[in-house]
Amino acid sequence: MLVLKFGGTSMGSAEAIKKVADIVKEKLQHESLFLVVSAMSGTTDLLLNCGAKAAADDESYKELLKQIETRHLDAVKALIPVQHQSSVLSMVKKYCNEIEDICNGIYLLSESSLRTKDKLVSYGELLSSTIINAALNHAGIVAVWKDARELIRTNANYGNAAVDFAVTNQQIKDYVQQANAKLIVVPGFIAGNEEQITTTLGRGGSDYTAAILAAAVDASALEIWTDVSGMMTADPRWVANAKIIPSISYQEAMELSHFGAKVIYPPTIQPVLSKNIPTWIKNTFAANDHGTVIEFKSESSNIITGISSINSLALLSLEGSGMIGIPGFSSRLFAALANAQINVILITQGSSEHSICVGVDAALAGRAKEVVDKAFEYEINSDKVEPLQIEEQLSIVALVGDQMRHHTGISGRMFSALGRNGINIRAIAQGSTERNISAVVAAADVRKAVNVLHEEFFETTKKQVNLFIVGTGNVGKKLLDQLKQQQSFLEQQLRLQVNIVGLSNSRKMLIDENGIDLAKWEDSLANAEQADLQAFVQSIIKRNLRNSVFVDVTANAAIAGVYASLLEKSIAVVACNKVAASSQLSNYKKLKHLSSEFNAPFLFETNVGAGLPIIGSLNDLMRSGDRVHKMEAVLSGTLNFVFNNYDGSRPFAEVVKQAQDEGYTEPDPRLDLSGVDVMRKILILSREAGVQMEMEEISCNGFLPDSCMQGSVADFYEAMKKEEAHFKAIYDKAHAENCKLKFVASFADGKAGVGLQHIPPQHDLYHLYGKDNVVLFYTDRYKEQPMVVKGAGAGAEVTASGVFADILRAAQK
Ligand SMILES: NC(=O)C1=CN([C@@H]2O[C@H](COP(=O)(O)OP(=O)(O)OC[C@H]3O[C@@H](n4cnc5c(N)ncnc54)[C@H](O)[C@@H]3O)[C@@H](O)[C@H]2O)C=CC1
Ligand SMILES: N[C@@H](CC=O)C(=O)O
Repeated sequence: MLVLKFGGTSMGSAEAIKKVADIVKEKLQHESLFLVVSAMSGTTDLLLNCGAKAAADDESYKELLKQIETRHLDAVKALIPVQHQSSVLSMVKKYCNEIEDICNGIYLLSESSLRTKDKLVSYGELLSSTIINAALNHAGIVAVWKDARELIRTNANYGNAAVDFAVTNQQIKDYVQQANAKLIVVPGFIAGNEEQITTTLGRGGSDYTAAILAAAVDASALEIWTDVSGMMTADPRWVANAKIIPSISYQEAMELSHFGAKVIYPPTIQPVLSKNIPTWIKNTFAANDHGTVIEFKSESSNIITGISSINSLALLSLEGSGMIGIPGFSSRLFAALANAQINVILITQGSSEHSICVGVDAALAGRAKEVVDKAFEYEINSDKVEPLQIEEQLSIVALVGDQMRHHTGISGRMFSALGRNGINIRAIAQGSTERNISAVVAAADVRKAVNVLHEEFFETTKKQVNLFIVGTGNVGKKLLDQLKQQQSFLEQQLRLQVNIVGLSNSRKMLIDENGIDLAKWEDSLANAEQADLQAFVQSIIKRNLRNSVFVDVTANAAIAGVYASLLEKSIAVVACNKVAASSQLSNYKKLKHLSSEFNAPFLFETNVGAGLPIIGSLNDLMRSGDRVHKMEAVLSGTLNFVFNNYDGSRPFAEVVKQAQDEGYTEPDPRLDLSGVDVMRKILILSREAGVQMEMEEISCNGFLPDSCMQGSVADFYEAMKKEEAHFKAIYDKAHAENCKLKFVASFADGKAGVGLQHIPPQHDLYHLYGKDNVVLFYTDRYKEQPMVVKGAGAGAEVTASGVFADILRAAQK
């Protein structure tokens, strides 16, 4: 015999019920069946709501009654031709009248006991099973209906009654033998006590009904039909890449369903486990999908079977010196909680015995404090124990898998993956079966934690990186082009799924967790909401997505001002904006410190030499123990371009404009021409070389007349035109000495300076063309011949590719 159970969604409409009938018909060809059904979806809640309203003297319960009646009558009308409807319609009406009588009674008495509620909700399954029984018979499938209250015997614990298996098993066997039917339809969830009073098996109890029947008749299998194609590796509403688990052990299924996987009602497992009956989770709406089979031993070789979570947790901590070495404290704590009907979800105790910590449903935390403080009143008053401490807004995230016990390092991987993503672990518990490792985390982090762990254990082939990019100018546009071009390469070759979740410029901002389509980002951004930096940042923090990277492609100080708030949330920062790294030393150090404390990369390779590997090379030297004595460099692409192209044959201002048009200058080119941009760069290099330096300590031998630094950028160009003779004289002087003009940055003996120099042909810096940059590092190891990094040092394309490389570094942390 096979037992099939169909849940509320499978019974939710006439359409769905027709699918159920098809499945039943197919199964009947092979075996006789028990068919257990839940109430039509939403009906149990409606019934409870009716009762609650009636008890609260709210007459609107009558409207809800009408809704219940209408949906069941409609189902009958849709399933059965009019000439055959009368008997089932009158049955439905009879049940609905009884529901009304009960509710009227509740209304008159203004109260409803658990026993009354059980009676009231039982009509959900009575109605649905009556309707499907009639529909099957009408479709030529001979079915007999049997009241579960006559099969399943429980105690009188209304609302969640305990099954008397001895009586129940006998009643079921006797009935099956006597009925000798191919198909028996049974309402799920409901049962009867010794006095034939209706009881219920707890919410979700229809699964349990089916499991009890299956165990009693030694069924060949139990099939639980629902609206998903099996148990999943994680909640699919949270984890887009969650997968169906094809095979799982009873123990794993129990752990997962206890930990919130709602596919199966936890008590269901015990009866089928005791008889080793394979239990399938199948999808009514995709009947050919494989589903999940729950068996004695899983067929899977995965170490982790699933990741689950429990929300609304409170941690209760009992602490005190009086607890050490004295037996009985824990048992008194648990007794106090048990007597108050407070279920303990998680327990941890350090070997110091100084404290014990338990997790309970947050809704019961207040009550728990009352009863525990009362139980330890004497110890609290004599300062041996502190009053119970409660911490709320917590959740549990758990790894589940039978195979964990055979593998070392799983908890290490779990905790370091959470740590890398800035998720703080408040408490840990692992049973000696090693089937479950649970970590308590902030409720705000639980979704991220589930995703991080899913990625760590199930998506080893693909990692998702979530980017928030600010700045869509010269460099930003190129970066978006490059990301678009490389998206599929990254996915296929690096197994990296780059998701651009946020995009902003000074006018607009756009956030889309599913990823902004890079083929049309310009239109999407143009039609998005008005930019608001604080709202953008808060949205990044609130979303708390794993592997988040904030990318600053602006030159704006306000944007640089938000890095700290992101780093301290473990969000990586990649910047080509130089403002932060060249700000006050205290701020630079703070950002570096936050980056290391919160394990969030802060990368700014493009701050010096655009896409050239200058900062990275310097970092490598320093990390390997080298020391920098001297640096000599040309670090302005703009100035190198200008002095390489200016010879007086066309105005200096025109050459500067060309540099700007070709994308080498800062958004404000005066920063380049004044030498400030180069000062920033040598400052950053000095700091990265381990020197504590401020911008004010750098000397600058500039060449720009003060008149050029007044007013706007347009005024600057006008002023340069007027100063043409000044620029020509500078050029002529160098030319007369057979020298080239180079704006040189140098660092030696802990001091740095920048300025225009005449460079003779034999000098290392002489052969530097176009917009190129060069840095010569003289170190302990590179004494006579410096380490040289040279190449294009400005331009949107190369800068974007440097930012891109930093993003990949941040993603692969
Ligand atoms: N061009 C180059 O060769 C190199 C540039 N960089 C750096 O790249 C950065 C960007 O340069 P470009 O793209 O040329 O500048 P740009 O002026 O073309 O673009 C700047 C972008 O930042 C946005 N923005 C400015 N303030 C904002 C705010 N408060 N909120 C949101 N968005 C804001 C603007 O709307 C614009 O989209 C600069 O910091 C520059 O120093 C670094 C290395 C080389
Ligand atoms: N404006 C800068 C660009 C890179 O930082 C330059 O000209 O070098």
